[in-house]
Amino acid sequence: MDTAVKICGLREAAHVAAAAGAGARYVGFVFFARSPRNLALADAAALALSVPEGVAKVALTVNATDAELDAITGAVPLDMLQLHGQESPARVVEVRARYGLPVMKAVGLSDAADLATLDLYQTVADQILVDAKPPKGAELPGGNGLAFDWRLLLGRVWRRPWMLAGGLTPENVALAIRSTNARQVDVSSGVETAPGVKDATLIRAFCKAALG
Ligand SMILES: O=C(O)c1ccccc1NCC(=O)[C@H](O)[C@H](O)COP(=O)(O)O
Repeated sequence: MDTAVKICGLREAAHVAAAAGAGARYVGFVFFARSPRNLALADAAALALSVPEGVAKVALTVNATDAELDAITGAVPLDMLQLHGQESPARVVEVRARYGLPVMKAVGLSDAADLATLDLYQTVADQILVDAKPPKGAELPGGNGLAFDWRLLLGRVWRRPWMLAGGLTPENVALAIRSTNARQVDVSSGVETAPGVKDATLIRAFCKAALG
């Protein structure tokens, strides 16, 4: 099966090169001040130039205002917006229309009740990022290296392309793909040696394990 890999939270051209060279199809840039992976606009614009053709550049934002999204999309050439906060379905529709970019909405799962939220966003977003719900009081709404119970996804019928995220690592990604039939996987913490510090060897190991 053809799997697509997204490496999220990249901050250095060497890691973009490692991801692209290992077959990743998406790279994610984080625009969230509290994150150790946060990028300044100028740095993101420079980093985007290093991304080879055919690898999608995704901007991750959290409850961003129009002014913030205007600044990001005006400075950085992008292929997709990832909304990782509490953006409503109406906001997803608005962002898609305003920027003309595909929108991937992150939905956090911790139990079966969260599946209704996922179904709702499948009606408005271009893609769904199925992630672990952050623990109460977490500093970050994502990128916490936590997995959810993959069995929640058994028997799901997807209306949109979706991506599995949350606590994936080079060690568990092959099992995660087999367990969920995910065609796309996303990782951040699992290819880091410390929060925000990516590692080229781990990036390559993740891609190898996901792509077979
Ligand atoms: O990475 C961050 O710092 C971050 C900040 C705010 C919202 C989301 C964030 N990250 C999301 C991701 O990187 C991934 O899409 C996803 O949550 C998986 O992360 P991980 O469990 O660390 O692999």
